[in-house]
Amino acid sequence: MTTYDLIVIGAGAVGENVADYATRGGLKVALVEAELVGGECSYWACMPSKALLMSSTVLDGAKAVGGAREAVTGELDVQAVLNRRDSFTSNWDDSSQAEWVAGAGIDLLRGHATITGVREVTVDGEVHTATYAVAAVTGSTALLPDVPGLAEAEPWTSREATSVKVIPQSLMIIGGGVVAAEMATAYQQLGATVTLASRSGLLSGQEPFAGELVADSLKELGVDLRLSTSPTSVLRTEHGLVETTLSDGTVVVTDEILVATGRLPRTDDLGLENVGIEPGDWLHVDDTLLVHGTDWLYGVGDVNHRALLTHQGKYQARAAGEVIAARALGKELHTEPWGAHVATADLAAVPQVTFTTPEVASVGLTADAATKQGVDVKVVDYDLAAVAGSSLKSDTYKGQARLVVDEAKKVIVGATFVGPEVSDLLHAATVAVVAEVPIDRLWHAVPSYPTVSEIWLRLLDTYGRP
Ligand SMILES: Cc1cc2nc3c(=O)[nH]c(=O)nc-3n(C[C@H](O)[C@H](O)[C@H](O)COP(=O)(O)OP(=O)(O)OC[C@H]3O[C@@H](n4cnc5c(N)ncnc54)[C@H](O)[C@@H]3O)c2cc1C
Ligand SMILES: NC(=O)c1ccc[n+]([C@@H]2O[C@H](COP(=O)([O-])OP(=O)(O)OC[C@H]3O[C@@H](n4cnc5c(N)ncnc54)[C@H](O)[C@@H]3O)[C@@H](O)[C@H]2O)c1
Repeated sequence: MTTYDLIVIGAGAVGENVADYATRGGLKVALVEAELVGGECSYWACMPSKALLMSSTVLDGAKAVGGAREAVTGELDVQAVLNRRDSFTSNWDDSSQAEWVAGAGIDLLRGHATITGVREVTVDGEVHTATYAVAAVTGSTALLPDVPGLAEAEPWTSREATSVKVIPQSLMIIGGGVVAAEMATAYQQLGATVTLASRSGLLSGQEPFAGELVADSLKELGVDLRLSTSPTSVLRTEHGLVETTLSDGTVVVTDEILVATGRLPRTDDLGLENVGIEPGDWLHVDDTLLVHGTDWLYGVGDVNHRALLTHQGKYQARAAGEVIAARALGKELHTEPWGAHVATADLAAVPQVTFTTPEVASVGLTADAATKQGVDVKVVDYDLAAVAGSSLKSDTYKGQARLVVDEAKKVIVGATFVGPEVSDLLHAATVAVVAEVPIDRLWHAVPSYPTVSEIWLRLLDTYGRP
């Protein structure tokens, strides 16, 4: 039996950061991993999915600019895209990440961890105890809806879609969220014929114009969009094809089917029942990431369902790692809103980029969500194409921007940009929302000419001078 100050279960991007920040805070930490150190984001999510998309994005960017367009005479090299994706996943070899863990002074325990008692974790039969805390950072897994025949058809989840070796000729995608929209964009551009069936519109938690612009572009790319539809049955035929019957009665036959209908918490086999917590549910935590009803178990990253994003999980990890160390060593706590030991931004300002064509970049509240929260909302819209910087960037620029202003406080509570490569516009909005920069002060933050950031000036102009 080994005793640590803290045992972190799950060495995804988030678990690594909890362990690192607690170690830097002075604790002796073990990090347990059942699969690859680096987790979903490095090997089956963010990095490979963005690598599958990036070459087409760059090619589209060049084709949208006269002079460069004429120089693009070849087709996308699909094998080169897959090879580049493989380099981003280090060919699914985690040795460099394991080296980083050792270098950070953290003990890596390989194996499946089970919580076998309060502050007690068993890894493949070996019992370890934690003097102060255990952090469950076990992430999430793909949700398979209960559709007759679906499980038997051996559908792809995001794991198969991001680690694909040969692009299928045709792909059925079920879902209309971020994974479905990004993978429809990637696969159609990599040469597959894609059909997408979603029971809602696309990107339903975003401003409505985001999903509409992405839907228009997917249709232009050739994706067969079936919105407000869901599968009623699925069959893998004896020839290996997949027949999907949709709620509108149509049948779509494809080589593969990808299910992208949301996530489930990885808490079903964690031993939570041994400490009186319901397994299989998301971990419910306070703003210091401490699981409700305990004084020793933390839930960080996807598993707590606050924001299923790598950057937001890592933000939580910085707070959790430090607060665990501070509590253990009796140091001063900073748990007031926006203090170092709480993840306040999870509730006020979560940034997200959807890497479709066009990209969707948003932070904070949509107009609808703000109104539902009782905010006195003023919505400011502007056509992103009508800015000098965007017309220089692309001869065919299409885009839209929106600010959601809290009229009582005169600050921005939400921002959305939709357009080619708008992802790097987002952080300025995140700073404005988090810092609650007064609108009249924003007039003094002058965007450079001629950049797409001049959209800020146009939006302020539309809102009106103070
Ligand atoms: C296709 C796709 C694309 C995405 N793209 C983006 C993106 O572009 N940007 C972004 O911000 N987010 C993106 N996300 C979301 C992002 O991947 C997750 O938010 C992030 O991976 C969560 O990190 P985590 O450390 O909480 O969990 P994970 O990365 O899932 O790590 C959990 C780790 O715990 C291990 N584990 C689980 N149970 C045990 C156990 N009992 N014992 C030992 N080890 C265990 C697992 O093996 C895993 O390595 C994407 C998600 C998907 C599916
Ligand atoms: N770029 C990024 O930041 C990025 C990329 C990918 C994933 N992610 C994260 O991963 C998480 C999971 O993404 P996701 O797209 O799997 O889930 P999601 O919850 O975002 O979307 C699920 C979609 O599936 C649809 N759906 C559900 N059941 C259905 C059914 N039976 N038939 C048809 N449609 C159905 C829903 O209407 C919804 O559109 C997200 O929360 C996101 O934060 C982030």
